[in-house]
Amino acid sequence: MKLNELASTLTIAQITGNGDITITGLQTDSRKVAPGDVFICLPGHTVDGHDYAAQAVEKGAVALVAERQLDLDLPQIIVKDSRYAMAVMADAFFGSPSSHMKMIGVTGTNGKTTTTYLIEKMMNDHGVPTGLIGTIQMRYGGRTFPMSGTTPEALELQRSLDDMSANGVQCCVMEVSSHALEQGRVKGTDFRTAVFTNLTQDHLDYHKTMDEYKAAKGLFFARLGNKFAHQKNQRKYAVLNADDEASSYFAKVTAAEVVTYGLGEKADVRASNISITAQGTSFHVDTFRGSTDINLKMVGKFNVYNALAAITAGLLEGLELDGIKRSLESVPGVDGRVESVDEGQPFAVIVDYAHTPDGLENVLKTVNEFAKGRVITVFGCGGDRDRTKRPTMGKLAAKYSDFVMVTSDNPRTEDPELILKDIEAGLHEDSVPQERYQLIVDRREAIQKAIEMASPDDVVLIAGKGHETYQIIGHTKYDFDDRVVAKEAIRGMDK
Ligand SMILES: CC(=O)N[C@H]1[C@@H](OP(=O)(O)OP(=O)(O)OC[C@H]2O[C@@H](n3ccc(=O)[nH]c3=O)[C@H](O)[C@@H]2O)O[C@H](CO)[C@@H](O)[C@@H]1O[C@H](C)C(=O)N[C@@H](C)C(=O)N[C@H](CCC(=O)O)C(=O)O
Ligand SMILES: Nc1ncnc2c1ncn2[C@@H]1O[C@H](COP(=O)(O)OP(=O)(O)OP(=O)(O)O)[C@@H](O)[C@H]1O
Ligand SMILES: N[C@H](CCC[C@H](N)C(=O)O)C(=O)O
Ligand SMILES: [Mg+2]
Repeated sequence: MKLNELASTLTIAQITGNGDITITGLQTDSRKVAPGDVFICLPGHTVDGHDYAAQAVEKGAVALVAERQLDLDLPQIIVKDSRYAMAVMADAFFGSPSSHMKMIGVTGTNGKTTTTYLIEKMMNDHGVPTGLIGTIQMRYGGRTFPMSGTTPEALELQRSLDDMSANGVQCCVMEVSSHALEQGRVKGTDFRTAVFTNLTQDHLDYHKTMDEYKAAKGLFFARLGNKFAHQKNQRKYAVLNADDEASSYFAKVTAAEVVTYGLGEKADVRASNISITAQGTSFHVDTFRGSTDINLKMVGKFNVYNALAAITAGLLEGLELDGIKRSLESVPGVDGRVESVDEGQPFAVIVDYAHTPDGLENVLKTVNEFAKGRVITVFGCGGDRDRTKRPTMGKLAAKYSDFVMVTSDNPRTEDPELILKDIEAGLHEDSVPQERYQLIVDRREAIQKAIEMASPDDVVLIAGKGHETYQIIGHTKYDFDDRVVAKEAIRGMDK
């Protein structure tokens, strides 16, 4: 591609220097620049990419995209907003890959990963080669790729979609985080369906208020839909949770056709007769394409919602309800979500990714439905993340557990002891007696203690890190897997 051509994707952009040069790639990280790349300078949250332009040039960058003219001798495209420019340019550079696939995006505080897994399974089972992008991994065509976050930035995203398209992927289901929406990471991605799971407290360090958080999620729905929506191949759908009050706002801001799911009479796809056991969850579902009974292997009422969201998205893609049922019933569970650790011990050990107040409350309510003995909960809260959720999570853990082991999650750059104290403040507010909880900074030790104190029929819930195979302390990632640590602790019990 010529630099001029790249510049012409934006109306308001000024090119200085020779635009008639060939460019071979786009890059936002100076450390990864290859000869022939255009380096896009992004003003970041921690550093300013403009300060790394010279380093990018040394590594072979042939042009820059910047928000101000830099004192460097190479062609530059000066733009108003380089994040916006990146999204537009990446889409153009890779030939608008999202328009060659059915794009299904899932947003919401909890349930995104689970819902995307369910949709991916249904689509693949129906013979539609489907790619997946989200917290645990990206995967398509039998290959998996590690992820450093939930939603990749625009450049990485378009590059991945292009590779998916080149490998025959026809549908891509991806998680769309509120950070991604706020930062425009999915701008330029042509979604056909936007699914909303729920909105509850999280990320207030970043979005400041629940209203701002809702507005960020709203961007997803506001950008969906166009005047050709009545034409069959152009249809856009907003799949909304009828039981979450934020949905009425999303319905207002979208031009797409709204289809709802939930437990109430008014939902277009509704579940009833829900029954939850330690082995699974069953329910009856009525839809705009028939009714059936579904027996999930996954436990928890919240998974009924995730299944309903997936069923709705599947029906909108034209899948048959019978086939959807078969696919959903064959899913054993999602990595690190209500995952049992079984080493033959006489009590249950469950690892779950609940890291928000709502997630923790839901999983604890589920555990209480089948726990015959005591519930012992091990959990912590991530550092450099929403501090205000810590005391609330402490209160919820105490409300639904017989004993709480407060420990570290990923402390990142915060002092782990202080994070534990923030959680303990919630326990104090609710006057939880000292004998019902313990603070142990070391997560391994906390898990070991919890397992040692378990009696037959108790349930030990280890929440917050789910599938994660690391613990981030400071800036270092250490090997750590709750499931492995729990197994070792169980095996060490008799010694
Ligand atoms: C707050 C936030 O979202 N930050 C993201 C943002 O980082 P940033 O703005 O701080 O970037 P920066 O480090 O200041 O760098 C600015 C620019 O300088 C460049 N640079 C930097 C150093 C250098 O030597 N050379 C160089 O070129 C960088 O490549 C970048 O282009 O852009 C980076 C690159 O795209 C992201 O990796 C980073 O995510 C950080 C790691 C993060 O923790 N994000 C979390 C909060 C997040 O986004 N989470 C959501 C999930 C939430 C949920 O599950 O609900 C997600 O979608 O992952
Ligand atoms: N629909 C739901 N409503 C409330 N809680 C849920 C729901 N689905 C899952 N959970 C809880 O939230 C945890 C995380 O689920 P999941 O990974 O599917 O969510 P996510 O939205 O992808 O999270 P993240 O923001 O980290 O990407 C689960 O382990 C479970 O405890
Ligand atoms: N996507 C979420 C995951 C949190 C997982 C928890 N283990 C933590 O580190 O806080 C976030 O980045 O806020
Ligand atoms: Mg996720």
